[in-house]
Amino acid sequence: STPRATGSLYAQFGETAGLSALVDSLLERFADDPRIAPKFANTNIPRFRRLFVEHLCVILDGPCTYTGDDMREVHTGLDISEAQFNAVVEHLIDAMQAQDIPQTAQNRLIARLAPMRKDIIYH
Ligand code: HEM
Repeated sequence: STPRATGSLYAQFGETAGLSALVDSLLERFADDPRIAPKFANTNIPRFRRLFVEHLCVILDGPCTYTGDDMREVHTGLDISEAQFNAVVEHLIDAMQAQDIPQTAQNRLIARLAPMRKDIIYH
């Protein structure tokens, strides 16, 4: 479905189909980025893809259930720097831009992800 500037936040991201396309675009950007790709060397990518879509869906108030682990647990020991966190956010913005997600909807997602920073960076 095509993202539109009206409807719920989840609808503005094109619902599950839109989120799946967004995450595919994000994964391509990660694979091409030497700051990010090595972190995913031992990751089951189809599983990550499914869980990341679920997680975004919940954050966007969509009708989904997140079945993965909590953010702090998942990222513990991955040694993720602030620069790597920022790089991921930039790739997300580029991916949303490429999918024509309305700007206000983009801003709302970023605002909801920002507080997770402390659970993801180094620990
Ligand atoms: C707000 C930012 C982020 C969010 C919302 C997020 C979300 C997620 C989610 C939902 C999963 C799957 C959870 C699970 O396996 O149970 C995951 C896994 C993962 N994330 Fe993140 N993440 C973020 C930032 C980052 C950053 C900056 C990096 C590294 C540069 C990163 C690296 C990873 C890796 C490597 C995995 C897979 C771990 C494994 O294979 O078990 N994440 N993330």
